[in-house]
Amino acid sequence: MPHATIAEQANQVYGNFDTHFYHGQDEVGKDGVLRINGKFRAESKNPDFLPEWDPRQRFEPLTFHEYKDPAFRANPELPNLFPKSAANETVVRKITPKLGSEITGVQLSQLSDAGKDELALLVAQRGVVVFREQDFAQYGPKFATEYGRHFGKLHVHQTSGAPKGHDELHITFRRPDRKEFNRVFNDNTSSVGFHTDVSYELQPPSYTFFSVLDGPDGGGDTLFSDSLTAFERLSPAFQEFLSTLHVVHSSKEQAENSRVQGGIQRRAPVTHIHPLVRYHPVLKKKTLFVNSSFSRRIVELKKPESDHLLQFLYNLVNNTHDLQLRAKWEPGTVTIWDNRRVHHSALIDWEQPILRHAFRITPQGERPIEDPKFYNDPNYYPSSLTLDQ
Ligand SMILES: O=C(O)CCC(=O)C(=O)O
Ligand SMILES: [Fe+2]
Repeated sequence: MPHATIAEQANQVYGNFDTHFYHGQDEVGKDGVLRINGKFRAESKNPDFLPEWDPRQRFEPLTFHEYKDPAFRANPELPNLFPKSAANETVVRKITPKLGSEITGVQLSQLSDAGKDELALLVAQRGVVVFREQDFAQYGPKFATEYGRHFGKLHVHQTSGAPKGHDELHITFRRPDRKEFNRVFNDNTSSVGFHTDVSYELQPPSYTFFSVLDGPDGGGDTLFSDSLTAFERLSPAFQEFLSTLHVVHSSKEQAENSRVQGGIQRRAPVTHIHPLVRYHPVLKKKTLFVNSSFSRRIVELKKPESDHLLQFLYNLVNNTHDLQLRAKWEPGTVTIWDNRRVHHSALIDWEQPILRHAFRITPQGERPIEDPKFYNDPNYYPSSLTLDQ
């Protein structure tokens, strides 16, 4: 009979499987910095992207800033992203009719600023775009962060490890070790944990870049679900009711999950209140902005009502296959998603000790709003809360 350790219990409350520093398995350097254990570091083909955790790092709370969405600058014909001269080499394929495109023949690293603006528009329109045969990672972490800055002010994660000197990169490093698999399945039947990234922040990410550097052959796919179509599936009366509601999102459980495994806390945990139905300023449509990893409570409802309604919405987004796609990774794949529109989940479906190493670039977007009149409004109500209030 398996017993959940304290760390596993913390994982379950949070319902998501980040990679953390693991006390007793990883290493503490003479400089006090926490690193992946040397045996696994040696197996990495991408040492520039290895994470480390510096327990002395402390970042100030994130504050409001105006978001300039690059999609608003884009030429809707996308001539810089898909130049006519390259038409024969470029293949664009829909993954599902409404969600996701897969593209070969466009080299992201070579895009002009106008091309990047068009990329943002395409990602908003398709929700998820999978780019094959990219040379992006070869340019290293500095290039990746500078590239990401075009799309917004980069987010620094409260607990995750980052390559030295590149705090804004978010690294996933699943060790080539059976313990990595056991950690997930010892007291669980599934690795699926749908979420939108860091929805607890005042300004959660917009266009999010993810690139798998090393991974299993045919596995470790990423699942995506479209919360825009999810909202459109609901009846008008129910849509109207949901549009009156707000949700508390919290980073406390994720922080606790890091702490119990011996990891770090770079910024104080936060809670923020966001509208349950979010207005997407580029698409001028509404999405369901609620997720099973970070949403905690519907402000306007009593707890049993809130629990019941949240479960219904999680089930809709997490388990409705005709809202979803499965992105497969190949060497050189870069996937970009609109974190305001889609939810995603990692999948841990390999059992052999195989390394999976990825990096994420996470530009912050606008503060979520239910009505366009609040767009970039610093005084938008309801106000945010901090945990100590
Ligand atoms: O590992 C994956 O496939 C996704 C990880 C994830 O959720 C993230 O980095 O935001
Ligand atoms: Fe994520």
